[in-house]
Amino acid sequence: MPPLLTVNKLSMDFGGIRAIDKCSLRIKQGEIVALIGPNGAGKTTFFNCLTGIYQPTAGELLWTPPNSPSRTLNGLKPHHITEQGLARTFQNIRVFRSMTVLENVMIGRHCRTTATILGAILRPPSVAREEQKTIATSFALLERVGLADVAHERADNLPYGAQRRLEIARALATDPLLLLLDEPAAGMNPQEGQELETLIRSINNDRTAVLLIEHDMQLVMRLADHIFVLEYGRLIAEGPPEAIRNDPAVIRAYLGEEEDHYA
Ligand SMILES: Nc1ncnc2c1ncn2[C@@H]1O[C@H](COP(=O)(O)OP(=O)(O)OP(=O)(O)O)[C@@H](O)[C@H]1O
Repeated sequence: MPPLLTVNKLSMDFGGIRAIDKCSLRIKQGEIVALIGPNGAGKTTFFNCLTGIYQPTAGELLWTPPNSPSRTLNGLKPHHITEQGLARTFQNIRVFRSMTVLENVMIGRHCRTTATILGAILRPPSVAREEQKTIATSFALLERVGLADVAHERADNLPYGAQRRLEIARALATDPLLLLLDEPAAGMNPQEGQELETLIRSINNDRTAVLLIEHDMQLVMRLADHIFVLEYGRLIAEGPPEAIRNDPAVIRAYLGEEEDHYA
């Protein structure tokens, strides 16, 4: 079976700065892959290229959903990329702060609903039925991430860790084949981190592939099937956790970082 996502020689320049330099990567269906590297290595830029926020300077993004032909993601707008089955969360949380928790997830569902603006105004029974279904699906997702009891709270009333879980629920509402998580454990306490790990495993049990940017190396080593390591925009290593843990180039890249950062 061909990989779900194939990235061929991706490069991204900002003026004279090459933030990503000819990086290639493959993600198979149902795999958990981590993208790690020191600060400024280009990890978030890589996500932004995959999700249509940046148009890469060079390289090819090939998407092959199960039982479907390959298609290119190059040139697609972010919402079209979401429709293809890639969803993401952000390093700096981006929930709709003045909306309720439930409404935040319902917005994620929007790309899988069919109602038009006219339908929303006239509200024929089919639109009302679809909306009920959206509410039920969104509520089920909130139960899954442990936020059902605060469904009607304003999103900005939630503590930090809960807002991160809300972002994951909103991304899941789009029915992704590949979920991209940008530092999901950042700012979480150990118990929240443990719950996050359980949640990522349960998402993956449904055969959703996960691409994870994360600085918590212990979490990465426990979760990832395969790890790619970026340094100054270049891929310096890739492999299973045991190989990456002992790779001299990776250890060198992390020298100067806290020792337990890379335990
Ligand atoms: N919009 C932009 N314009 C100019 N330079 C940028 C832009 N976005 C990123 N960069 C540069 O690209 C490089 C990679 O940044 P990026 O944020 O992707 O790194 P990162 O690995 O995600 O870092 P961190 O772990 O600190 O989040 C940095 O030198 C950064 O300053």
